[in-house]
Amino acid sequence: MIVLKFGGSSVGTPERVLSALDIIVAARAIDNARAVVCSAFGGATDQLLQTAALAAQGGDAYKEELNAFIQRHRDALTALFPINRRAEHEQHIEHECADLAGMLNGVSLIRELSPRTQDFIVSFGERLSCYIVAAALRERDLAADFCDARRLVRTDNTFSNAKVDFDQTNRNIREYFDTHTNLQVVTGFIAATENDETTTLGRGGSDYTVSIFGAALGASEIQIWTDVDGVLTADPRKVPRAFPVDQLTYEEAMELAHFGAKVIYPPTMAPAMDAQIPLRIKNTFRPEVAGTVVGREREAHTYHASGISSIDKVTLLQLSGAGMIAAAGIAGRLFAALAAAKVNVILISQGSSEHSICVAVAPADAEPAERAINEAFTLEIHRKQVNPAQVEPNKSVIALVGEQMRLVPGIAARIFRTLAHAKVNVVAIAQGSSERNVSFVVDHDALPRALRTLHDSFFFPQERRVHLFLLGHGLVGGALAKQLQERRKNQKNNIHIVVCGLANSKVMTFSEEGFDLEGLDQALAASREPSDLAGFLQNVSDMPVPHKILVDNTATDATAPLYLQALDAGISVVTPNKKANTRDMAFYDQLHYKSRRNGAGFFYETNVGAGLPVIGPLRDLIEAGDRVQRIVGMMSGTLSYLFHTFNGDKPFSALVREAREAGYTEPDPREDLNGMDVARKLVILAREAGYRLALEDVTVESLIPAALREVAEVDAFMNALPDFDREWAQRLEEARIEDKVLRYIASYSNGQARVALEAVGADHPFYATSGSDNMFCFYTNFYPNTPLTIRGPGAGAEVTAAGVLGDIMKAGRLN
Ligand SMILES: NC(=O)C1=CN([C@@H]2O[C@H](COP(=O)(O)OP(=O)(O)OC[C@H]3O[C@@H](n4cnc5c(N)ncnc54)[C@H](O)[C@@H]3O)[C@@H](O)[C@H]2O)C=CC1
Ligand SMILES: N[C@@H](CC=O)C(=O)O
Repeated sequence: MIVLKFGGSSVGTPERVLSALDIIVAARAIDNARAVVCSAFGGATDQLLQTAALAAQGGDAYKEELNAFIQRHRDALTALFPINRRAEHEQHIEHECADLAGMLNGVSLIRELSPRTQDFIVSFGERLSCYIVAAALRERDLAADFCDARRLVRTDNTFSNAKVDFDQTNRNIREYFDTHTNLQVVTGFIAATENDETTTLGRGGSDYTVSIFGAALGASEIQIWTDVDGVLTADPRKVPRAFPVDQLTYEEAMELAHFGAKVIYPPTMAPAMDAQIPLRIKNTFRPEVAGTVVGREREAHTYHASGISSIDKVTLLQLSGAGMIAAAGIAGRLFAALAAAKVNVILISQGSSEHSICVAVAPADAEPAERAINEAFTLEIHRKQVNPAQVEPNKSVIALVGEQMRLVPGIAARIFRTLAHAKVNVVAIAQGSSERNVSFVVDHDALPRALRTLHDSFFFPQERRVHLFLLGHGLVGGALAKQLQERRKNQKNNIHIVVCGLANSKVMTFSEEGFDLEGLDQALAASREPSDLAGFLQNVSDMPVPHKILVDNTATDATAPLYLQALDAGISVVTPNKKANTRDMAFYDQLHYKSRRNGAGFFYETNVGAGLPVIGPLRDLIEAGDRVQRIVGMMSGTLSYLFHTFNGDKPFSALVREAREAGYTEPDPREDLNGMDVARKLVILAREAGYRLALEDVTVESLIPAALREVAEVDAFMNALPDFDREWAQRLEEARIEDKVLRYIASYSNGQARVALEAVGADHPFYATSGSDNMFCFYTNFYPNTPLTIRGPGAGAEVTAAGVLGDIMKAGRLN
């Protein structure tokens, strides 16, 4: 036998009442339901309270609200009953409402609303809703009676929050149900004193009623039907990935409820808990979902935690001072003072040094709490033995709750490691020895990020969600977008990539849930938000998602300062853009220091050799104790392509166009032709090898004809380039005469750095290379004679994007 309860949201409209009726009919047939407790129609209690408050001001202003209340119940009759069977119910409603109107008239005349009168007025909400539900069940041929709980639930006369007389109430309920075998539709929330004065049961009143009836009748289950799928792992408004928990113990449910999970109000569980009756929370609008069962025990589940809840805003108060150490009675005086000021303490934390005690209170209690503490310790403060109460507003409390956290080592470590990675500062910590609840205080601003990170860590431990913010959507950016789509189809590891931000030089756009990877181009095209680097980073910082990576696929130098800010905020940076790494040494040092200090990744493998692994192997060598003596390389895909293909068949200028079309060149191909792109790569490699080389230290041979160096526009430059084809043909011929080929070579040794075009013969290692090949030779202590050599295609959007994706994976695993 079971008992059920439908809250206001489940009987908010006639359509919802119909869904509830279906559930009740099935529960009667299948589970032998004996009692159904209903709340007032959604919002009706508030409407009555408002009406009563208006009436107490005198005059007729309350009548509009009253009429709306009455009309709502008339409308329900119209929707639920055929016209020929409505009259009896209409009469009942009109009769009840006449009583209500009379009472409100009295309040208006005497302009006084006592708690007792208020309880009587709000009782009409449940009295009318339950009457209608019972009649509608009979309309479906189910033998159901309206049951006014005031006949059975006896309380004291603490109006609006009455205390139940369980002996009398249980006796009444059992006797009544012995003689009433029909299904009883019981008014929630309302009760009566022994003198038949109407009372109400306070917050969560209808849950309390069903718990009382379930316990009195010895039900096998108490079902609470509401508008959510059960108790969720977290508040879904703050954690979109929250999902319903199958089972909770009473204690877990209470811990979660205390910290904000509003589905059950703990005191209402007491009768069910005492009688050890399981409570099942179900969704009226999705009855097929199993819901959450709250009981004495629960089966072990795969997660260590059962839920995460939080209190949005609290204020911390700290009492500290050397005079507190080893002084007995300090805590007693502190809490006595707070109790006397009627301050409810939400969380307490004291370190074993006894130097300070910290309490969290509701913001409204902060001022009285501060005053109470300072008054209680006036003398000690005067003698400078303790400091005046230190108040820290704008904090939030988070609680991770779970029966299975008990006796499991590493839970606290995981919590705080996760928070550290998300750059969440923990201000205070409290854990009771039950180990069922670890609570801690964070800055209010960090709350959404902290909740989501923790939720992912404890409820999606097998998966890492990495949030990307993509700056630049050109050749490399576009190829990366396609590779992200492909990767999702063939995903092999546990890193789940979510793209939350996108920008090119014109517009930017953001999505907290993540863009559809197939629709990145369209998302950007649809955006009207002008692009702006500072605004982009602000959005990245503000978005409350964990594991963020800024990916810079632009070629601009203007993004470099952003890296510093991102790394400071614990956001990893991945980039093929060489500009930041080739700024002055002081900037370079800061960049790398911030990455190390903040544990945020800075990955730039594609700065050199595009998708080829060059920086990684070089770093491994150095970490193994090797020392680079000399670097020689062909480091430009563009220049390799030009000189590998330039054989006299096509003019040099046509090959430059081909390299550009193949996506080998920089957005401005003059960056390749003037040698600066190669110079940057050499600087990056030398710095990686531990040498403090600046861009200005590199001797650079530019391949741009002197006459074209002042040309402003790329197109004008490209159009003028054919004028110099004859000079290039001549240079090629000169090399050929000596049986040599042209190669653009970078070299570094003994502090000397040079990039230049050279003619090399058949004995040179770069003689027989081809296509866009890059070749890097590292002469080191471990490889003194035959250099460690890395060779392969060194440019192209596809290979570069693949390298960027590889770096994203590394950053994703890291943070
Ligand atoms: N193409 C290749 O083979 C390789 C390229 N790289 C590097 O990859 C980077 C990207 O190259 P491409 O894709 O070829 O360039 P691209 O010119 O095709 O794309 C650059 C993108 O950045 C955007 N952008 C420019 N300034 C911006 C700003 N201030 N804010 C937001 N967006 C901005 C542009 O609108 C465009 O979407 C460059 O740094 C390049 O050196 C590195 C290795 C190889
Ligand atoms: N333009 C560059 C691209 C890679 O950095 C090149 O040609 O190598």
